[in-house]
Amino acid sequence: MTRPRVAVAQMTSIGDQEKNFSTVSRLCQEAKAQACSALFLPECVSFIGANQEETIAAMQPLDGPLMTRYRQLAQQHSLWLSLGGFQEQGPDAGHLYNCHVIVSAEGQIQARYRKVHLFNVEVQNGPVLMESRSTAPGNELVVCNSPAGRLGLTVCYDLRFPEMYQRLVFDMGAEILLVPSAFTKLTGRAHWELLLRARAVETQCFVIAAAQAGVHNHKRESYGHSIIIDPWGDVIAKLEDPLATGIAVVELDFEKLQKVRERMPMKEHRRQGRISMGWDQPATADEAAFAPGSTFKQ
Ligand SMILES: O=C(O)CNC(=O)[C@H](CS)NC(=O)CCC(=O)C(=O)O
Repeated sequence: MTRPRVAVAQMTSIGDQEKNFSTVSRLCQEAKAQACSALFLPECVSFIGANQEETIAAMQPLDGPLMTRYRQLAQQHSLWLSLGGFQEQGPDAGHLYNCHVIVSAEGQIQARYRKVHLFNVEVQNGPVLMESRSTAPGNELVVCNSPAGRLGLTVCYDLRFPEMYQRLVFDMGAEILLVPSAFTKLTGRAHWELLLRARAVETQCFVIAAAQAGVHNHKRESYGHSIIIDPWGDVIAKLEDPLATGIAVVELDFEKLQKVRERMPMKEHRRQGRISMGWDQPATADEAAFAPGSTFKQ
C-alpha cells in the first residue's frame, strides 16, 4: 500500500505579496529536497493585511498574475500545493472569497473551496475580527483526488463546525481533511489541537493543518503549531518550534487508515437521516445543508 510523503508548512505571512511568495518558494525547495509529493500551506498564504482595505486591495481572480506564479512554482518543483487561503476576487468590489486552492504538480488548479464559515468574533482579551465585512461566504463542499489521497477542503474557523467534516468524509469520500489556518493565539491555546484531533478521530481521517504563526503586524498574531494527525488521533508530525517558519514531513500510513476503519466501521454505523428531533416526531430525511460541489477531475 502506498505511503505518500507529504509536508505541512508553517509561516508568518505579512502585508507583502512578494515576500510571502519567496517564503513559499523556499518552503517548496525544502519539501522537494525531502522528497515530498505535496506541500500544505496555511490560510492567508499569499497575504495578511493590517486592515480590511489592504486585504481588499490584495484580491485577484484565480486566473490573475499572482495565482499564475504560484501555479508555476508548483510546476517548477513538480509538487502538489495546497494554498490554504488566497484572497480571491469576490462577488463585488468590496468582498473577496477566502479561497483554498489545490494546484497539481503540473501547475493546474485541481480544486477551489471558498470558506463557508466566516469568523466574526470578538476574542476576549484579544482582537475583534469581522471577516464578513470584507469576505463573502462560499456555499459548496469540495473534495479532490491527489497523489497523497482524497482531500477534503476546509479553512480555519470551519474547524468548529463538525457537520461539514462528516459530509466531506461519509458522503464524499475524503481521506485527508485539510484545515489551513490563521488561528488566534488565545483560541489556539484553548482549542486548536483538541478540535483537530477530534475531527481526525470522529471521521477516521488524516488531518493536515498548516498554520500561520507569530506576529504579522501590530494587530495580528497567530498561534502556529502546524500539525498532522492520523486516523486514530495520534499526532504524527509537528514543527519542532511551534512558531518557526518551516515544514514537518511525514509518510501517511494508509494501511493504518484502513485498519482503523475496518475495526470500527463508523460509516456503516452512521444513522444520519434516520433520527428525529423528538420521541413524538417522525424521522425526517437528511436535508442537504450544502450543495456538494466536488471538483474532482482525475
Ligand atoms: O482575515 C484574514 O486575512 C483571513 N482570515 C482569517 O484569518 C480568519 C478570519 S479573521 N481567521 C480565523 O478564522 C480564525 C479562527 C479562530 O481563531 C478560531 O476559530 O478560534
